[in-house]
Amino acid sequence: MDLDAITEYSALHPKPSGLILQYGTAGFRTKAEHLDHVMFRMGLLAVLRSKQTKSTIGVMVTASHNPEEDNGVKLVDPLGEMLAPSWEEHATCLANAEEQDMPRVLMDISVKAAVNLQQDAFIVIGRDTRPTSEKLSQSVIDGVTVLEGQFHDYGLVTTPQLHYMVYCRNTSGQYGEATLEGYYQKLSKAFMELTKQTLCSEDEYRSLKVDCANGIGALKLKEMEHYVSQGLSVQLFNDGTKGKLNHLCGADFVKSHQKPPQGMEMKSNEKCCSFDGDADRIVYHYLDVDGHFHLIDGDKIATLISSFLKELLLEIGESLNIGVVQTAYANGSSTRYLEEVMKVPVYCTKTGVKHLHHKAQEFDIGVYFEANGHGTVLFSKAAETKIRQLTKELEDEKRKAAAKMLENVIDLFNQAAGDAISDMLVIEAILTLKDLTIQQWDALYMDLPNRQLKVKVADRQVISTTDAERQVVTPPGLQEAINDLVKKYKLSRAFVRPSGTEDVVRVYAEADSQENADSLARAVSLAVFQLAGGVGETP
Ligand SMILES: CC(=O)N[C@H]1[C@@H](OP(=O)(O)O)O[C@H](CO)[C@@H](O)[C@@H]1O
Ligand SMILES: [Mg+2]
Repeated sequence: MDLDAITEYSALHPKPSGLILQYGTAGFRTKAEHLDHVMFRMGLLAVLRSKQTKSTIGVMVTASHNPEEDNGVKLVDPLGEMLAPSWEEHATCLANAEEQDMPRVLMDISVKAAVNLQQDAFIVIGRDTRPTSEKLSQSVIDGVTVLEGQFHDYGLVTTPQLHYMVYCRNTSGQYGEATLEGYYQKLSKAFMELTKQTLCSEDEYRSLKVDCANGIGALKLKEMEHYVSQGLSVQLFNDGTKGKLNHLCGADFVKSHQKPPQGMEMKSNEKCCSFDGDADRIVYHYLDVDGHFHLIDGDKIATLISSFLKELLLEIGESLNIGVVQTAYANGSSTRYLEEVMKVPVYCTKTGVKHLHHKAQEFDIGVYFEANGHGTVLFSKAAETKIRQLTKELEDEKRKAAAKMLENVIDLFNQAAGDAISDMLVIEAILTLKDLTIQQWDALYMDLPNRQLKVKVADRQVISTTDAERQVVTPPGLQEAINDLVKKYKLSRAFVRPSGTEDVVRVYAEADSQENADSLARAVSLAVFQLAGGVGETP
């Protein structure tokens, strides 16, 4: 390691002294102007991680659904998954080291993690459409270069596309070809195969309106459109040509405000969906004939997908196990429906896809979705091999066709990360195959009315939780207060946790009516404010 060169280059990306940032739920995220040093240092860290794992590592520059002024960065581990927790700590230490200490901290990490510095390193880089992303990704490249790492800059890509590239490169192309063309080819081939029988029928032409949050999803969907145009006609809105990124549109806005995005023409009963700013989340929605807005979130997506997979498994007669993984934010009705009606086991993990992804890996088929629409389906190696084998061996035509469908579903899902484009194609294929309208899908179960609020406190870390974040441990008295409030309402549930991406405490409540859910959420917010050091206006 050439410490002099590192010191010299680091001075070109100086850390504002005293600034402390945390590698949170989804990497570093804050105002873009505070991130130059973090980007340079994540370039350095990615090289160490690449040397240590002897694999290609990804660096994605994005702040997903955050406002346009923000930016962020996260590292992608060898199989396209989120960075390992011990390296999140290294990332936090390196990002927060004062300028003069940085080279030493870097050395310490390489010693602690037993990095062989002689090993080659290869980094792939991607970025979203934020005005600051190009310059910041250049700072990542500076970090990679000063440690003599090799790199490939994919430029503008969605977050899941970068995860896909990392996965492809570390499996010698077995997962797919590590190019955008390879990604489009793989997904569109699986989609067209899945839906080809239905195209011959007199099915109405399948069309979908997509709110792209004025983000990268618009560019990439435009590139992909012609590959699938025979099976699906998409109409893009909020494509970034006029509106501001994530402003009053996109999956996060639609989910948290429970209302339609601006900038999208919605006629009654038309099937619509929204991506988030880096296209790793998707939610569906429509207006009914009375003009009421209906949201179909990640929970209902997980339900549609798992019921489809369960039917296919039944048809091929294989006893592969399916598990559904959710977080505490999953609507109570969805959990009940999955467990009681569909009879599939449901598990709850902490918020953040890395936790869900990890749990989903325990099953032959692990379906995971956050309520906000971030998720995918993982197939174990054994399950995948079995299914591919059955497509060749089965003689019964019906069973063979079901196995072929499953095989295409495996290829259509992005196994590295939740992916709005891939999930959209899976959902469209299922709706077509099952001849379901968006209203019929929505009618699977009724969501319990719910409300999410945010509370400002002096230090959100005073709140600690257990039981997959459903119970508060500290500060003392807060859980008891929540319990007392919950008892006052029917079908009610509430929990609070510190956000990993914003400086707030999140409050979630559900109850038998919207009025009650709102009132419970307000009462719990007040308890947080009073018992956990609220600042500013009383909720
Ligand atoms: C309630 C909620 O939607 N929380 C989101 C949000 O995390 P917080 O830790 O709640 O800020 O951003 C994460 C990253 O995108 C996402 O994984 C998670 O689901
Ligand atoms: Mg996102």
